[in-house]
Amino acid sequence: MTRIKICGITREQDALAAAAAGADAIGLVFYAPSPRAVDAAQAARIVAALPPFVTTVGLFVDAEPAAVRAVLAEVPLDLLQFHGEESDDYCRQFGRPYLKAVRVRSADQLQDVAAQWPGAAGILLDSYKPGVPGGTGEVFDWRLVPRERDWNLVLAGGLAAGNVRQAIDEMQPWAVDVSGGVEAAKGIKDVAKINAFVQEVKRV
Ligand SMILES: O=C(O)c1ccccc1N[C@@H]1O[C@H](COP(=O)(O)O)[C@@H](O)[C@H]1O
Repeated sequence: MTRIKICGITREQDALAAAAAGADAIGLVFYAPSPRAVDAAQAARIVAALPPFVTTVGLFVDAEPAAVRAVLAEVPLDLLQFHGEESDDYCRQFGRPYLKAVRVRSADQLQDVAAQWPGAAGILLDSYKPGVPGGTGEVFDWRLVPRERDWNLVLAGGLAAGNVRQAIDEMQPWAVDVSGGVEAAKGIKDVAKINAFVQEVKRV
C-alpha cells in the first residue's frame, strides 16, 4: 500500500480531514515565505488535535539549526523534511528520522542520489523551478527517475486525484506527497479533494 502524506496543513480541521480520509502523514511547513507556513504555536495546536497513528512531518528549507531545534522543543514532530541544500550531516544533527527533498533536473542527478544522504529514511523527489524551493504544483518528468532503486521514494510535485494513480503505476513509490493538488486556496485544504486523492491511492 502506498503511503500518503498531505502537506502544507495550516488548520486543525484540515489535519483532521486528512486523518479521517486515511492519510498516513501530515506536513507542516516551517518556511516563512511560503503561503503555507505555520509557526510553532500553530503547529503544536494542529498536532495536538490529531488522532493517534498519524505521522507528523516538519518541513524546513535551509533553516538555521537553532530554528529547527526551537520548533522541535515546542512541536512533537515524528519526521523532518529538508527541502533545501542541506547535507546529510546537517540533516542528521537533530536526531530524528528525515526525508531529503531533491528537485529533479536530470537523470544524472538521480544516479546514486541516496548515497549523498545515507541517513535519510527516504528521498522525496519534487519538481525543479528556479527560485522556488517547492510546492510548485508542477509535475516533473518521471522518466528521469531510475526504476531500480534501493531507497524509499517519496513522490511529490503536482500530484492530484487525477494523476496519482498513473504516478503510482509508473513509479511504484513508497509514498506520495501532495499539497497544492488538494487545496481550495493556498494553505487552505479542500476536504473533497483530500478524500478523492486518498481514495485514488487506495484504489491502486
Ligand atoms: O508548500 C510549500 O509552500 C513549500 C515551500 C517550500 C518547500 C516545499 C514546499 N512544499 C512541498 O513541495 C512538494 C510538492 O508540492 P505540490 O504538491 O506540488 O504543491 C510537497 O512536498 C510540498 O510539501
